[in-house]
Amino acid sequence: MGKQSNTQKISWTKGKCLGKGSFGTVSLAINELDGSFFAVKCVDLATCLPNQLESLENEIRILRSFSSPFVVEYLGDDVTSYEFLTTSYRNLHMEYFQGGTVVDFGAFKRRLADVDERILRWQTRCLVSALKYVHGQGIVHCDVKGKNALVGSDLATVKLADFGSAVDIKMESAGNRCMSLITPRGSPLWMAPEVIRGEYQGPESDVWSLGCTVIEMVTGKPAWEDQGFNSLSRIANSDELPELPTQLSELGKDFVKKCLRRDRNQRWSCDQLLQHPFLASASPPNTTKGSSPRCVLDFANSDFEEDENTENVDDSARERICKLATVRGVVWESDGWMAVRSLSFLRVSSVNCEEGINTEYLESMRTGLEFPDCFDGSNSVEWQCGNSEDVRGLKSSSVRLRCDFSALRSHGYRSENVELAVDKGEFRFYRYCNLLLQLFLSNLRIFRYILYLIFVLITTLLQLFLSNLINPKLSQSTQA
Ligand SMILES: Nc1ncnc2c1ncn2[C@@H]1O[C@H](COP(=O)(O)OP(=O)(O)OP(=O)(O)O)[C@@H](O)[C@H]1O
Repeated sequence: MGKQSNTQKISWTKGKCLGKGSFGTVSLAINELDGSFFAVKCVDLATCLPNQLESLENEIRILRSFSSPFVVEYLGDDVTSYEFLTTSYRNLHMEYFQGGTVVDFGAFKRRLADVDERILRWQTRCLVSALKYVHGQGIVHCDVKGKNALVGSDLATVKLADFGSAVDIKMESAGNRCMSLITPRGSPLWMAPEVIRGEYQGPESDVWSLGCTVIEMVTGKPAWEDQGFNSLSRIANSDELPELPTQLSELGKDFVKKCLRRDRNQRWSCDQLLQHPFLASASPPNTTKGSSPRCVLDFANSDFEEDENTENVDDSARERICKLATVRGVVWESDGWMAVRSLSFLRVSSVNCEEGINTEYLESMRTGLEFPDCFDGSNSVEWQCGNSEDVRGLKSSSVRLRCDFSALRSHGYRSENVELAVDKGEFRFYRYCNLLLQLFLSNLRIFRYILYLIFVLITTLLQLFLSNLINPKLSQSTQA
């Protein structure tokens, strides 16, 4: 599929959800003109938080400027509107990866046998090559982890994705980054010690996260056990290193150790890592190609919904799509951002949004955490959560709330307490209004009638009340 220019509008249809992250929902999509597939990351402009849109715009800007066989390919971006222009989405179009993430792939291999180190070495090599390219462009990824390494249908293709948290270090003077406290970006359990301490986040920090990712690829779990704040303290301040998987060869262990040096100046660069014997002789696995669907006719379980953006539709493509498409109403992400955030204390792994949430990683590990609120200058916990009053007292933004939650977990509070805090937060009014709007716009006509009746009732009562107030005598004589 050729690159769309970002101004060129294409007609496309959104399909099943591929994954949900903290910054967007990724769905399968089909280009109605040529029947090719792509992945689309969408942010609902009406309900998103400012940092979600910012992150998507950041990713669009960065991916658009990249061209590497190791980085997910940008295919275009647009804004789509539905329901008489009342709902709009900002969309990023990317190449679609059928093989899931390296963690899903690792899990599949683990079910079959012990970890296949040949494939591990090749996939790691692809990731290091990706980071070498990214760093060469003056960008730090800031969120390297298994979930952001996507696997192609041939299993030999592994590309780095999710540049929402990436920073352009060309634009920031190195001096500033080192001297001032930085706002950590990324997923806490993959963060380098210097990042959690708020001191520095550069290419070396991505290499630390890569070391954690290799462990994750072998074990299927994050390199550090999630113990809330304790884990962050251990990563930031102790001399400990994560446990190296016993299944990994000595060569593999040595490679990981080179990534996980606590002193960032001692950590190996991507150039050095590519020369490490663990990667130097890595070769692509022999795989059988051909099972990957290339057009809609090859696709068995298509689950596509109509997009309103239907200019220039090729009739034959449309016919083919209509044969396969389901006619059910569009289920827009009404369970989207706010719902995901209010469930932030469940364990979330975003494999299939429609089948619900299954348990893998804690939401508190995810991108977007900001730690400065939680650490004082000496990097100790700034405050202790002594009782649930602390929770009730919160006027939480998502950022504060997450920090508070981590502290709560280490004190053994139940998650319900924290969910209350979400409701008491400043989102509440906004969320209810949004819910009403979503109901009104949804396909459930009954809600429209009920809301309409309530509206008529209120205006009638208001009219009566006002007429009484303005001219009570007149209304008395009318009653007489
Ligand atoms: N191009 C793609 N092809 C197939 N699946 C994808 C693609 N991009 C993303 N996904 C799926 O969607 C999930 C979420 O995507 P992504 O990590 O980019 O979102 P995010 O909101 O930035 O997440 P995070 O919370 O990690 O920051 C991925 O883990 C992956 O399973």
